[in-house]
Amino acid sequence: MIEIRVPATSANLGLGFDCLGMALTMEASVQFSSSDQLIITGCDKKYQGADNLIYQAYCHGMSYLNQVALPVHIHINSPIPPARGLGSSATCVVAGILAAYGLTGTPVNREEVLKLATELEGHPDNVAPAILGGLTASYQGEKQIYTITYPVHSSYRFAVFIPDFPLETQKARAVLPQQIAFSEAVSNQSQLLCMLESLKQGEGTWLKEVLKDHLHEPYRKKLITEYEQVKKIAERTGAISLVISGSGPTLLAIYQEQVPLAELTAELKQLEHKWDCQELSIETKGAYIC
Ligand SMILES: Nc1ncnc2c1ncn2[C@@H]1O[C@H](COP(=O)(O)OP(=O)(O)O)[C@@H](O)[C@H]1O
Ligand SMILES: N[C@@H](CCOP(=O)(O)O)C(=O)O
Repeated sequence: MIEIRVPATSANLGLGFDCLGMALTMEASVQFSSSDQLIITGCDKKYQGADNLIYQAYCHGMSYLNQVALPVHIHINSPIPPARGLGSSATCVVAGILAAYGLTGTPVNREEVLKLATELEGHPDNVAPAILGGLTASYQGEKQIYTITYPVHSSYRFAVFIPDFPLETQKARAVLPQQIAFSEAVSNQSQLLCMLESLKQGEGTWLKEVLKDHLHEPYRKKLITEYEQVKKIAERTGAISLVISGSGPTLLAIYQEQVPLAELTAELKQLEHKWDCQELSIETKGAYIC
């Protein structure tokens, strides 16, 4: 039996659509043991068939390693809610691919794993931090994925607000425009550069000013019921900024020094959608085989 652990991730961080992502201290554990047939436990019944993403990723990894994908028993123990914008699909993909390495005794090559995972996930922003940990920026080149890990100043604190309704990434991508104005693209890239430096230097005042995305958030916030109310709560409680985590509906608030958890919980309780509020830190190790 082997166990794979993979952190949740918050992709985009507002301005870094499809390229930025941050690993968080919320971790999925997936166990693989040999079996005479495919068995999947620890998840909703609708994910227990051969189309399970972890199993598909395991098969993809096995095929890359030129090995036969023998039947396995996959047991999932994950606090990461599916379709909430916390990279649950990336954890499945990374766990399955790492299992192929682990079960065949192949030394893990993280660059290869990142390439295989991006092939399945379609974009590298979640899988890169899930594999490497930290805050990463990635570019999907023709032959390889280029990834840089960025430093984040220790004064920043992160809170996630998770509502009780799902939003599939596919649905949240379908509302994005085919084209945007040239001026908006220019603005986004200038803001992104300033944002990365503000995150590094602990320049909260700058971060507050520059963290205003034009590429996806204006279109997606309409899909997130109570977005405006949660934004007001974040502002009232001193958040520097509030961004959509991944494709939503979870929202990620950035504070400096302290997250007022009790106040947030009391305020969020007044809303209809039972938003769960958790303070999370940046996870720095990335996925591993236990
Ligand atoms: N615990 C789990 N067990 C099985 N499959 C899961 C689990 N969590 C997520 N998934 C897979 O990931 C998909 C959700 O992916 P996606 O819509 O991209 O949302 P997210 O923002 O959570 O990554 C689910 O439809 C399912 O295929
Ligand atoms: N860049 C992607 C990120 C999706 O992240 P997820 O956690 O919602 O799967 C997007 O914005 O579509």
